[in-house]
Amino acid sequence: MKPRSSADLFTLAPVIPVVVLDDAATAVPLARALVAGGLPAIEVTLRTEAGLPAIERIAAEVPGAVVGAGTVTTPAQAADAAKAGAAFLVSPGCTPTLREAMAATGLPFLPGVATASEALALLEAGVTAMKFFPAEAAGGRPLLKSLSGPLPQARFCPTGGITPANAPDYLALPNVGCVGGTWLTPGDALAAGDWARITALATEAAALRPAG
Ligand SMILES: O=C(O)C(=O)C[C@H](O)[C@H](O)COP(=O)(O)O
Repeated sequence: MKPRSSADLFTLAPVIPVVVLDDAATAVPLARALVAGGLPAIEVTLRTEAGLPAIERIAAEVPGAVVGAGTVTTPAQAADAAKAGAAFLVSPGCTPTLREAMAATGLPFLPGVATASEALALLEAGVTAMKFFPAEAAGGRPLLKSLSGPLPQARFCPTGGITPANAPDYLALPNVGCVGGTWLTPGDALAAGDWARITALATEAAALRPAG
């Protein structure tokens, strides 16, 4: 299912794997391994040159995947990611310029925030689904819990320092839609093409909460 709204991204799975690829050739088997484990939404960061071609390949060759672009920091990257076939966009922080560029693609997006003022600026613009980054460093679960009082309409995907151990506590918060993290795609498993290990990690993560 392609997400139509940003809130739809929260319904696909409890975890969005954040993927940093050095070689776009690994993108398709990696995406298949994650989907096989029950994690269809995949955020491929634009931190590496391989990011855009990886998005292109996954979008074209893995029908069960919902591939998005992460680390979107400029309007040009938002447009490029949309052109490559991204189904959603994620940014580590946000400015009005970046928000407008992401909105202009027509794709669902999760702009990054770390404070009440940043969340308020997005709420003023009608954006209620956000990435909370860097989650652990910025205050973690206590900060999110504190925001749920005054800003109950804001919902978050905490990312940055999330692990299988702390993910359940985040997912238990009323203002957390899903969490994100890189732990599903360890560098050594990627290098070795150990797709079975990645499917096993995805399966564990998918069980953190029933989808929907
Ligand atoms: O580049 C970005 O915009 C990001 O998306 C940053 C990632 O969310 C974090 O790097 C997650 O990393 P872990 O803490 O290893 O799970």
